[in-house]
Amino acid sequence: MATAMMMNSIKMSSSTPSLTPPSSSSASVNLPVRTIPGSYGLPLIGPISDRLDYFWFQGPETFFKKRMEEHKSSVFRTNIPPTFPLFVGVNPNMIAVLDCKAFAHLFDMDLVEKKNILIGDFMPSTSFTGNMRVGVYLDTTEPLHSQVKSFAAHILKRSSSVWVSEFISNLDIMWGTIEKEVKSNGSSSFLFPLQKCIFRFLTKSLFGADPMKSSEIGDKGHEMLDKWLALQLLPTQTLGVLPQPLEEILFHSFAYPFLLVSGDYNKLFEFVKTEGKEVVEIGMTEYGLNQEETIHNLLFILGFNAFGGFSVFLPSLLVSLGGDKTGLQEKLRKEVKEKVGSSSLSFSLVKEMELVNSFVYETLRFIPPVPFQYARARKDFVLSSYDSAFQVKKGELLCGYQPLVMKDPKVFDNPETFVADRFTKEKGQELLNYLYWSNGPQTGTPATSNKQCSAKDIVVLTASLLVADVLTRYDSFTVSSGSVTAVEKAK
Ligand code: HEM
Repeated sequence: MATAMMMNSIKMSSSTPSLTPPSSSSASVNLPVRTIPGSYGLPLIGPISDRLDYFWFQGPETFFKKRMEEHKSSVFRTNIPPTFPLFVGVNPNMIAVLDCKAFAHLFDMDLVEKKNILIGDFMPSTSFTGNMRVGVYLDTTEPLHSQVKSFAAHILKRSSSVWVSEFISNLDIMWGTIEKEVKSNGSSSFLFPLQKCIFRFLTKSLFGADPMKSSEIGDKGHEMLDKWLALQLLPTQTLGVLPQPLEEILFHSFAYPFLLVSGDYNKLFEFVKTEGKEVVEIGMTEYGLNQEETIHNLLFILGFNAFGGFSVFLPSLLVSLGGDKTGLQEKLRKEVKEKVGSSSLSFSLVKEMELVNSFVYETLRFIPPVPFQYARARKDFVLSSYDSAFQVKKGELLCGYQPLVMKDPKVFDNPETFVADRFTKEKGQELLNYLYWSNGPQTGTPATSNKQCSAKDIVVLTASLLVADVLTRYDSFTVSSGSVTAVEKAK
């Protein structure tokens, strides 16, 4: 449904908005300080009623939109599941922040902390990560965060010499599989071949570990990570795979135990320990991590951050490219062919493709791969939106919902429309200050002092590379309902 809406609205436009820079520090001067609207309702009843609206009666997007309209405010109090009865000790009370200016407070590490709140107040059991809190759950004030984040930057830099070639050679395999299936069945659901490609290229480039050294890991590694991810995320996700109330009862009422995936996780652990030993050694000797910390952090970066992120983002990109009926594909292909000429694809070449990069940025804006970001007030502070300021108390949890924040009409012109060239030219460059998919502005720099995604730039380049690869490979490429339905090889 969302995909169909997106594809219907893909169009080209040269219009750009006038901007009011959202910065948490330009905060409250001269703005009236209001009480934050909304309430958490009666104990137990309020959280349950919000939970049912969120998962069942409304769904996340309508849930937030309705409350924003009702309170006439993009900042308000609400409950966000998981909650009662079996999530004892999880506090669903949060302050939703739904515009670019209010959301920017989530990046200000003087005002907020990020301890254990990757997916809200609910934190999956640490048994999923070797009984330890891996980097993404650590606040910037915890010394281990710096060690892990610097290590992540190191492995990314180290992988840069093979990243492109590994990606392209795994894409070759993936497209081979898809082409065969389209020929024999008329269509090919590309998610699993794409995930296999992502898993294999990431393990090789990030860890130097060849997944084909173990036929089980090479063939099934992506499925192992899928299950490990699903068990951690289930209590927070709207799936729509079972009719209600079954989904509520079976998926949102209790946390599933690690035991169900421990066998697979241990195999992945042993694989990284053996095949990625050079990288493991770097973590231990250069970043002061012990062997267990190094491997569990590597597995989290691989499985949750990188594989999880790409598995959500790259399909959106292919759907929006292959579903286009506006002539955008031809415009993108023209740019790609002009820039590539007879050269091989490289990051330096895709950096020059202004429209391709803009298309990638717009996909990140239109369907942010990680919809939620959370942050807890480190101290009392005043949070400002455009026309009001709000007193936030130390310890309160802020919940930013990117799909609405990235449609902020004060920043993005025609926010509900997919505008492929939105991020081109000077105005487009300015808009990158408001593109937040990486938990920071696209113009920001990931550092040990913040919680911005370490791979902020390489994710965009990799996505642009995928677009350029498809467009040089095929003269026509069609996706419908999540499957590739036609490909015409480039002449
Ligand atoms: C499309 C792919 C990706 C997406 C959508 C994505 C998104 C994100 C987001 C939203 C966060 C912030 C989470 C939070 O604290 O709220 C994050 C953090 C992080 N990401 Fe990515 N990411 C992607 C790929 C990668 C890759 C390839 C790496 C490989 C190194 C990576 C490494 C990290 C690390 C280490 C952090 C934690 C930063 C910190 O603790 O300071 N990510 N990512």
